[in-house]
Amino acid sequence: MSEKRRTDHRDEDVKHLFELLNNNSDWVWEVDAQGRYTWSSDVVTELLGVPPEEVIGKTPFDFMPPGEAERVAGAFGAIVMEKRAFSGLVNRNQRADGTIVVLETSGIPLFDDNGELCGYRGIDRNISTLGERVLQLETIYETTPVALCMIDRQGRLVMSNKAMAKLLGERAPHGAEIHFQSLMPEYWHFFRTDFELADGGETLPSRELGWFDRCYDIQSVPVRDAMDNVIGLSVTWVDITERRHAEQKLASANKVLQQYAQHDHLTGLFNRRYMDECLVAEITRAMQDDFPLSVCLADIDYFKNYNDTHGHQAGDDCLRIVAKTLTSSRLRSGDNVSRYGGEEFLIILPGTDLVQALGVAEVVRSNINALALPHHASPTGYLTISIGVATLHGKQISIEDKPLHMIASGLIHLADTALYAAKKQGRNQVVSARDAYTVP
Ligand SMILES: Nc1nc2c(ncn2[C@@H]2O[C@H](COP(=O)(O)OP(=O)(O)OP(=O)(O)O)[C@@H](O)[C@H]2O)c(=O)[nH]1
Repeated sequence: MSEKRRTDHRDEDVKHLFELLNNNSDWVWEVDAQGRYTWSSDVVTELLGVPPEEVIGKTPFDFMPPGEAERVAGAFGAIVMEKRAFSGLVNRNQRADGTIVVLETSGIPLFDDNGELCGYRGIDRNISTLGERVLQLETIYETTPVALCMIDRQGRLVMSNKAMAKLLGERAPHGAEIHFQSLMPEYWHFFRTDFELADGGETLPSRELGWFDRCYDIQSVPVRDAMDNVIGLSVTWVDITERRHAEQKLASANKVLQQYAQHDHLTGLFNRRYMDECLVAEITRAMQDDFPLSVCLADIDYFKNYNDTHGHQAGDDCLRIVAKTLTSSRLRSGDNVSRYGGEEFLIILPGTDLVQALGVAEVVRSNINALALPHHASPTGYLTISIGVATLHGKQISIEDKPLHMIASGLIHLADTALYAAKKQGRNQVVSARDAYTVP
């Protein structure tokens, strides 16, 4: 081949090479050891909106928004330190018209004759379409009001959003390396367990934890690498402090409501509704355990006259005094006293037979007498009560015989009949139902 033909061929190759470099989608460049562009293909005009000559002498970071420049400079600095090739370094750049272009950068190190690093040669590819999507997702991640973070297997906080930064506050200063072992030593075992569960392919449970004065519902999701290994946990933190406070308030409001629903406001004793439920429960127990169960129905004598003579307010006070006397009349802990009606009181005595119940009723009656509360409209001149007593023997009935509430009302009816007899026979006395309650 003649010299001229060889020169023509070389010129053809160079022309071809330049066409290749300048007419494709990738920007080819070279930088020196300080990261300054020393050569740029024409594609830069398309990517950054500036001609190649405007790039020469500048660094890649000159085309990035401030925060991004620092981030990428940090990543690139580490690569330069190791003098290694790199690929897939995603970075955001600001074009001459102000718009953002997302580039993916790859490069190989260049060495001089002495083996010293003298620069890098590489390519930038426009991945804005994918990058925009990444940016959108990043924005959503960053600005969602739910606190999100990623923890690696060593317990390091490797990613977090704004809400998470707020949650951690001064306990995890921005930029410092955060270890969950030291940040939340009492909960690190939760995350360790989550890693173990994720490794075993199991679903991770949600957990509730209290940290300082807040309460969080947290849920971890495994983050995997391309080989499907679990490399981290993506953790969602939902602040449920207000919900817990509301639940506590609701629980105490319910307690107050229950107190109202079960108690008589005047005397503080249990009310009739509660006592009816209680009686059914005690009958069930008496039947199961084969114990006797007695009830005493006590009624203040001539109470209408008392009200008429001493006044309604004094009548109320009198009811309170009687209630206090009943509850302090050496009753056992399982016994229950209630205000069953206007001036009527019911005492339920579980595990108590008729003889024992008559004894209790007599103590109650004499304690009321001992008060010596003046009652000017009573023949005795002081306050007295009459009591009817009825007893149920667990053995005598079975649940098939009658519904429980009918057994209960039957027992009350029997005590009421005995009370009526006590009134008839002159008041201020205890009378038992003639026979213990038996199923008809
Ligand atoms: N002060 C007051 N009186 C009440 C209350 N509840 C019911 N009473 C009164 O209790 C009285 C009960 O009267 P009666 O059922 O006729 O019975 P009594 O006068 O006690 O006569 P005996 O039971 O036959 O001795 C009525 O006057 C009711 O108004 C209350 O909460 N406060």
